[in-house]
Amino acid sequence: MVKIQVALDVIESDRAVKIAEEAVLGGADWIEAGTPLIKSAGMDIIRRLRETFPNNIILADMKTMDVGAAEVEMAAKSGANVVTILAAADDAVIRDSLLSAKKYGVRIMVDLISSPDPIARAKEVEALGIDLINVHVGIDAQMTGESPIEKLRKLAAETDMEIAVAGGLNPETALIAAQTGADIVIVGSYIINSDNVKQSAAEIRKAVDSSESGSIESAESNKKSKEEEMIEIFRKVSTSNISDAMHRKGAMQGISSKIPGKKIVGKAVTVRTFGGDWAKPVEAIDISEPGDIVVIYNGDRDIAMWGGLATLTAVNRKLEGVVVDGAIRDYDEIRQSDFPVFAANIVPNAGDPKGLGEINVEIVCGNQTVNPGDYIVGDDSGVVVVPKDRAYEIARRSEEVWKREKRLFDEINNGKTLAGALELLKWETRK
Ligand SMILES: O=C(CO)[C@H](O)[C@H](O)COP(=O)(O)O
Repeated sequence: MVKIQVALDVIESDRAVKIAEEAVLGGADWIEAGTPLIKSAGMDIIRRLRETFPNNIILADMKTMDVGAAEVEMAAKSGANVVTILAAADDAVIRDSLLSAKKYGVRIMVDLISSPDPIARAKEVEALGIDLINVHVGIDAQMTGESPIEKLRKLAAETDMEIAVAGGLNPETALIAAQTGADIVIVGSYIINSDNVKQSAAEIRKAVDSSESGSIESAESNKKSKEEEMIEIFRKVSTSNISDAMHRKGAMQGISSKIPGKKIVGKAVTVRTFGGDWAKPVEAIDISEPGDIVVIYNGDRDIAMWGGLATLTAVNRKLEGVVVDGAIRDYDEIRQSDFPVFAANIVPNAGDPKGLGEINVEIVCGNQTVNPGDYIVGDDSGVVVVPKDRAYEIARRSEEVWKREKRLFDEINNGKTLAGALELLKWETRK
């Protein structure tokens, strides 16, 4: 039977143990003390997991690169059954780790993370005596869309080693992994950041257990394109999540939703104009595609360059919304239209259609640079700009923020405080 390993990639020990308890109830077999957890809590967390889960396999994700024997001894003596060594480590490290593993009765799992030639390296470590290998795409690499499945497929055809697989797996990809030859399916984020850890672990269990029915093709044919996946994520997460994922960058200043409750997600058609000149903004509507967002810098927040007639045209052209670094007017008509308008100000007086300015050039809007085609997301907290070349990665990272917050909501609903759940006092900056 394919094993499920829950990867405890959190830094707070109490949360880790609680999550592990729920995951085991949902069907997880192996428990991984994730690398961040080990760095935060040391071997004490291995001892604690050993005591709490006397009958489960405990894996210490040491990701050892050097001095393997000592690190294996440390983890083994604390109660681990399996210790990870990086495939990038020297052969000498792997050989010595194996000797230490034999001495202390544990197994070594070699982690192929970031290996330039994972198949060749897997064969080399197999020749050194390794019998447990992890085909792994790390968390940051996952955010750019990398998946471990293709590497798994190639490796499964070439080795007799027991194969673990990790890299952003969810029920759909866990099923594909199990069908493709994985013996151990490692799942972190999907389980540990869920607001119902037990249920998420059970979903993985169900998917993996169903791997003998259903074809790989049918599972793979459900896969969405990157663009579809990204839009779906942006519609789900908030601008606050996206801003967190961008390390607080990307949020426009001084611009807010004028139609509360409306969310927009789309590509920017940019306009730069001056002093209430509304010709270019209105012309931009005509060249936009349905679903686009017209993003305008006007440079004068007291003369309106967008009103009821422009709004009606935008509605008819099926635009997603408009973002105005400047003023709007005809607010009653705009409200009636229900069209999402984000702006800096509302005033009665308009400028003239002189035709000064440009469409689809780099602009600065709400103090943020916006290029044509950048992704714009707006909601009641404001507007964020996501550069198009990093849009998929930012979407994936913001989904992780969203999931983590869902889990925290669950913990607070169950009696924790925010400071308590995050062990804030312990983690305050010390200089
Ligand atoms: O070792 C890890 C990161 O280096 C993770 O534990 C592993 O990738 C599983 O987590 P996820 O499912 O979130 O990818």
